[in-house]
Amino acid sequence: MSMQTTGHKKRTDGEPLLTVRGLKKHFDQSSGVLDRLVGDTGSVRAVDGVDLTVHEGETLAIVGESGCGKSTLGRTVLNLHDATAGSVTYRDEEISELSAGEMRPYRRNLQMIFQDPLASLNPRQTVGEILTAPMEVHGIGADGEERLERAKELLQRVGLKPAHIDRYPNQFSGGQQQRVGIARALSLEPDLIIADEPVSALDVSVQAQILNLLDELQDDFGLSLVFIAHNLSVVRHVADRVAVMYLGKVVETAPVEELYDDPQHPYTKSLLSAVPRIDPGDRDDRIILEGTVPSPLNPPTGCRFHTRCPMVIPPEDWAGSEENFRAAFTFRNRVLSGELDPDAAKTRLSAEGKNTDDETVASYLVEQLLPCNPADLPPNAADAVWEAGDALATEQRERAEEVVTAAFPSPCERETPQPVSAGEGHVAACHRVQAENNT
Ligand SMILES: Nc1ncnc2c1ncn2[C@@H]1O[C@H](COP(=O)(O)OP(=O)(O)OP(=O)(O)O)[C@@H](O)[C@H]1O
Repeated sequence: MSMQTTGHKKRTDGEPLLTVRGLKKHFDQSSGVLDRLVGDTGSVRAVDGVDLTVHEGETLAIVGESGCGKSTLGRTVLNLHDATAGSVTYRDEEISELSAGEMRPYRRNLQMIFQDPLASLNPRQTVGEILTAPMEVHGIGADGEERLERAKELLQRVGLKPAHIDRYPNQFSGGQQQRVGIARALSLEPDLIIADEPVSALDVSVQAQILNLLDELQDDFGLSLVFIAHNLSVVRHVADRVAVMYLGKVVETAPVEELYDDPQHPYTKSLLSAVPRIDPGDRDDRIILEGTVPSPLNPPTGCRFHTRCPMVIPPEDWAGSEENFRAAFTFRNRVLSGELDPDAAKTRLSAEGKNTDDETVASYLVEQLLPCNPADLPPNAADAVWEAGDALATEQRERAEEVVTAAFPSPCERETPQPVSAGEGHVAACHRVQAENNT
C-alpha cells in the first residue's frame, strides 16, 4: 500500500527515555500439576532476549510477521505482562518489577493505543466519560468541569468535534474510534505511547490520516512513539528508527532510511522485498521465504531464521556452490519438519497410476523435497539425499533425520548470532554480517 503522509522530520538524537535490556516474556503452556509431573512444562518464548532503546521525541517502529512477539513486547515493556527476565528502565527507574500499585504513577506517562479501537473503548461510556475517567484517576484537572473542557479540547486536537463528547463509541466510524483512543492516551499527557498496529484495522483511505495525526501530535506534545506494525510499508513515513523482530528476537535495528537503503539481515531483506514499489520493474526481486514461521514453543537453535534463510551459510568443507548448499539445506529442513510422509506420497503415486514400491516412493520424495536435481549436488551430498529418501520411504523417519542433520550442517544452526554494528545506529544479528565485520 502506498501511503501519502505529511513530511516527517527524523528525530533520533534525544536522550534515552526507555531502555530495554535482555527482556523475556515466556508463557507457561503446562496446564496443571499432571503436566508438570510428566515434565511437560513447555513455554511459548514470545519475547526472548530483546534489547531496545527509545529516545525522547523519536518514533521507533517494531516490525515483524504475525506471532513474532511484537504485542507481547509492547505489553511487557509497559509492565502489563510480568517480564520473565530482563529490565525496562524508564528515566533511570527500573519499572519491570514494580507491582500494579507501584506502577500507577508511571502509567500516566506510558500509554498504549490498540489495533481494534472499538474493543478497547467501553461501549457503555460516552466519549466524555472515556476521556475524563483516567484524568480523574490521575488527578488531572481541578474538577469535573475542567476535565470536560480538556476532553473537548482533546477531541478537537484529534480531529473530532467538541459536540461528540456525549456520543458512544459505536456511533463513530473506525477511524473516528481510533481518534478517540488517541485522545484518551493523550489525556494523561504521556511521554511515550506504544501504538500496537493502530491503523491495521482501518480502511486504507483512513490509515494515512491517522498516521499523519500521530506524527503531528508527536511534535506538538513532544512524545516518543513506539509504533508496532506487521509490514514495512506503513512505517517508512512515520518511523525514525526501525527494529525488525523474528520469533521473539530483534534481528536488526537501524535508522529508517538506512534500513530501506542498506538492509543487512536476510529477514529484513525479505520483508522489504514484499513492500509494493512504484516502479513495476522492481517487482521481480520479491524474496519468497521457505516454509512458515516455526513455533515459539520450540524455536530453532542458533539463528532462529536459519530454517527459512535464503542466505544460510554452508559449512567450511562444502564442496559445491552456495546455491547447491541452500537446496540441500532446504531438503534437510523439509525432512526435519515432516513436510511429506510416505503415505501421502503413495496416495499421490497411486492416483497417478504409478508404482508404489519403495524405490519409486523414495524418488518421488526426493523430487518433491529437494529444490534442485540431485545430480547437481557434490557426490557425497547426493548420496546423503538418496539415503534419506530411502529411509523415509521405508518408514525410518529418525534415520532420515539423522542423515540430513549430519550431512548438511550450517554454522547458522549451531551458534546464536550476536548483534554487530553495520553502521551508525545500525545493528544486525546475522552470522554473515558478523563474518563480514571480522574480515
Ligand atoms: N497470553 C498468552 N498465552 C500464551 N501464548 C501467548 C499469549 N499471548 C501471546 N502468546 C503467543 O506468543 C507469541 C507472540 O504473540 P504476539 O501477539 O506477541 O505476536 P505479534 O507479533 O504481536 O502477532 P500479531 O501481529 O498477530 O498480533 C504467539 O505465538 C502467541 O500465540
